[in-house]
Amino acid sequence: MSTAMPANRALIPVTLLTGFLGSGKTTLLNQWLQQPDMAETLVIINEFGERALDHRLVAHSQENVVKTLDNGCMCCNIRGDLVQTLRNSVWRFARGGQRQFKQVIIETTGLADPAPIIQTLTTHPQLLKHFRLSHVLTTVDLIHGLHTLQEHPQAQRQMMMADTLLLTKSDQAQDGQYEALRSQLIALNPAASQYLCPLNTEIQVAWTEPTQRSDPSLNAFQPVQAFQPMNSFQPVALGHSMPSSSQASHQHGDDLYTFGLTLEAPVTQAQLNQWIEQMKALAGPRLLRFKGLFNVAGCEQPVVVHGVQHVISPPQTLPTWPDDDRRSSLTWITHQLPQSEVFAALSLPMPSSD
Ligand SMILES: Nc1nc2c(ncn2[C@@H]2O[C@H](COP(=O)(O)OP(=O)(O)OP(=O)(O)O)[C@@H](O)[C@H]2O)c(=O)[nH]1
Repeated sequence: MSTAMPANRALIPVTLLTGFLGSGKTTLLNQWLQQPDMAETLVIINEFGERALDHRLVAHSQENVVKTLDNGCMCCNIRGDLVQTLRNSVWRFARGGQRQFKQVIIETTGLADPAPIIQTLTTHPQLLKHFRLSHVLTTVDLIHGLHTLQEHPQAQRQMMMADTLLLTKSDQAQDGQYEALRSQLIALNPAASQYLCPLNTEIQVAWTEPTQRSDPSLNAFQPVQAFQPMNSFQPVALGHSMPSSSQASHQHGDDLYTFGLTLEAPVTQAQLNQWIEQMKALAGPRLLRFKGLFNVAGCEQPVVVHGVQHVISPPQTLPTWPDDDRRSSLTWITHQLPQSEVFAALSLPMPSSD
């Protein structure tokens, strides 16, 4: 029996998509997945915590989206899970003996160190039989990128490990932000290609093999708008708290906190608006990330609210609910901003410690 490894071309290409919290990974992923030739893509989303939302925000056939959870250290636990998920995928996603996907994209958590994941993908003997790492893409947010680079070593690692740096949020960047960040990135990772990825315009992504990537006009695609902006964003007076049904909190090193909240009953539009105003008062460098998927009374579609540091984006409606769960789900990741302070600012009761 031959023990030779399969030829490189026969192996399934795996793209690792990483980037700091809120830097635009899921947004780009949703744009890519609109391309016809991306239909046969298995998407593995590594998320943190039981209220993880990303897998529900990915506009892709949900049967081709797999969630793996980090419930401990952000990047250590994924390795066992990832190996298991990838190994199982070879038969689990087959129909009539035929594999239903031709490539894999793994989206990491925004706090992940990609190094151990890359190491696993490139050295694990069981994975090497079927898979090969083709790209490491790192999203870098032009608005927060410089600050993030200085303050968060995880972001620096993500940028250093990339073969391709995808610069997002150019539409909101101010004069000089691009040049300042670009020179830092060149110093940090001179070998990486850099691409500007404007939102909802034709963008070019290095989807081909790194050696074929010389012409940046290749592989352009037309992303669709994953979200429709809501026009009814009208702040109301403060002082009204949202109902809470369950909460959970988890604290990490480096003064990082993650916690969440699930709301059983739909919220009113006024509650949502007022609550967004309260979130804006909390926004700043300590609010690394906020994601909320809301069931708003009278609205059939789910409403998403994103917060990234000092930016709280206007609510957006998703075309459909991703699954049968109609509860509102909120998650926070903060730095030196404990749950008690957030909940006090939002007039939410703290969960009991037992
Ligand atoms: N204006 C603008 N907003 C963007 C762009 N890319 C992403 N966003 C917004 O930034 C916020 C975070 O985007 P996501 O795609 O969820 O970021 P992420 O990296 O997947 O976030 P995590 O999974 O929490 O790490 C959302 O409100 C997006 O709509 C962009 O190019 N321009």
